[in-house]
Amino acid sequence: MIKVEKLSKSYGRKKILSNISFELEEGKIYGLVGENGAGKTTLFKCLTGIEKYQGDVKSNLEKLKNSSGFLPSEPYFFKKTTGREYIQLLTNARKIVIDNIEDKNIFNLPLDQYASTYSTGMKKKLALMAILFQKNDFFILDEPFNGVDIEGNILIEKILQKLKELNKTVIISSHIFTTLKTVCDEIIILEKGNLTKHIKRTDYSKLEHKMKNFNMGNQLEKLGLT
Ligand SMILES: Nc1ncnc2c1ncn2[C@@H]1O[C@H](COP(=O)(O)OP(=O)(O)OP(=O)(O)O)[C@@H](O)[C@H]1O
Repeated sequence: MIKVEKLSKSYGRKKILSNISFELEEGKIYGLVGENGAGKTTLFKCLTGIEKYQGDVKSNLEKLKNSSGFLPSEPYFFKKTTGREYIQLLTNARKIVIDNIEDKNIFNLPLDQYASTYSTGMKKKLALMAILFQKNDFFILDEPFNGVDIEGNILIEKILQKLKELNKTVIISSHIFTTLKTVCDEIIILEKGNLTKHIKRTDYSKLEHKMKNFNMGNQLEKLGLT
């Protein structure tokens, strides 16, 4: 269980997250949605301890930091680190030895190529594979489906289902509602740094209806597209 209590975060004078509280249970997949700039990535960086924050993140996991795997929306790799070395770096940090990486290379990545020269989707696949090899209990995935090819996305969906069966806790941010709908047990909505709703699967259709019927106003006319 991960318990977030009154978490707030500011950058300078700008308040990004205001007094956010929620709980994440084991064996569940949570979706985090919100418009661009709502604070999803900032919240993830607070959960992983990359950013300082006010409030508390409590957990029954022995050491949250050492049991969490964070997939950033744009994973960064040092210039001269191969895919293989990156995996070794992350697994060594957890004292895990991976034999026969080739056999476990589920996305068929060129492991001896510098990861910094991978394509966007390949970078995401490598970063995901590495946190899976780490055998984390808590997965924080920032837009895991973006930039990944169709087969990759199907495989990621299957991986998520398996993580759920293995009683792991997963939180995913995504702008792709159709995918969230199939994958997530609950959807958390972040609006301008405030947590507005926690929506259960049974209410997804209402949420979808609301999203489809949003009032676009005269945006197209503003562009001269009349
Ligand atoms: N290092 C930073 N310094 C100052 N402001 C920042 C910093 N990082 C993020 N912000 C601001 O915090 C707000 C939330 O950004 P964040 O990246 O968390 O949004 P998001 O919900 O993940 O957006 P998106 O859907 O576009 O990925 C934005 O206004 C952004 O400009």
